[in-house]
Amino acid sequence: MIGFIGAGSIGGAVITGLVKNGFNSDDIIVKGGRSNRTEILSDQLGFQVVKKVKQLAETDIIFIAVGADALNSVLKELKEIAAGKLIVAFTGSASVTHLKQVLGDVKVAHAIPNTPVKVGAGFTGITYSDDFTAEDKKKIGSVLGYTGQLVEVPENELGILGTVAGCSPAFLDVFIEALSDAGVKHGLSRKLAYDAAIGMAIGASKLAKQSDLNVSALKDEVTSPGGSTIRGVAALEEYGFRNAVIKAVDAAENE
Ligand SMILES: NC(=O)C1=CN([C@@H]2O[C@H](COP(=O)(O)OP(=O)(O)OC[C@H]3O[C@@H](n4cnc5c(N)ncnc54)[C@H](OP(=O)(O)O)[C@@H]3O)[C@@H](O)[C@H]2O)C=CC1
Ligand SMILES: O=C(O)[C@@H]1CCC=N1
Repeated sequence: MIGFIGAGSIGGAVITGLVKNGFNSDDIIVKGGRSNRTEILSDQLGFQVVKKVKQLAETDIIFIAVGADALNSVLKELKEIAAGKLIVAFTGSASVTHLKQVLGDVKVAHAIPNTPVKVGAGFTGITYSDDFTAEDKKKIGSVLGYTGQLVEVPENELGILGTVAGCSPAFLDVFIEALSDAGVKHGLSRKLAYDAAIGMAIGASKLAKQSDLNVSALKDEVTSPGGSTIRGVAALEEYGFRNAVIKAVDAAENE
């Protein structure tokens, strides 16, 4: 049995990814917040909703998916039932050290999923406290594995990994939206422009994943000598696209 505290954007995405990819919703209990978001999701997915953190007492693993503002009050309630459980916090500001400080002698992990977990194509970075055994990690993997890739990293890399994989779906969405705007500007219908831009992003990503070539060489394959693509690439460089992406990551990293 697993529990969630919070089922907003990322909590809801992970729960959806689990259930849609075969995890039994009868084995999920969720403590939601003040709105009826959790109940609405429960109507779609069939998991149990509870009102109090202590009602998660029967679970083995608890995922915390609240924002920084609610973290400490949630941890205070969780402390009463946390003994013997594996606790995984998605909250950006939740470090392993802080979780241990508040919860005491409990195995804790800090993970940063991304929204593609919703369709089982997520990329989640995770850092475990030192007392996590191989068996414990396997348990977490057997759950989050339903939502896509799970990669263990030292905590000093979790923040930047969370930005490169966790914030960037929004960056890519902005790119896709802009590409679609350009298609519309040049006469495509909005639907066809979105279909083309999204289809391209899926296909190019799949190719990048499966190919022996790195993305730089894949770009070279598209840029025919004297052709249209290299003119577009030159314009991207002229307008600082590469630097804009790096600056976006810098901005996300620096509060
Ligand atoms: N969005 C993303 O892609 C990612 C987010 N994160 C991190 O996850 C955290 C949450 O982000 P996100 O999901 O976007 O934010 P949301 O605001 O969408 O979700 C937070 C949820 O927490 C619920 N909540 C608040 N207080 C409580 C409580 N006491 N008990 C139970 N539930 C509670 C809220 O419920 P209600 O609204 O009903 O009050 C809300 O639905 C942040 O720290 C963020 O950095 C990490 C990786 C990716
Ligand atoms: O915007 C945020 O703070 C979170 C962290 C990763 C994705 N969303």
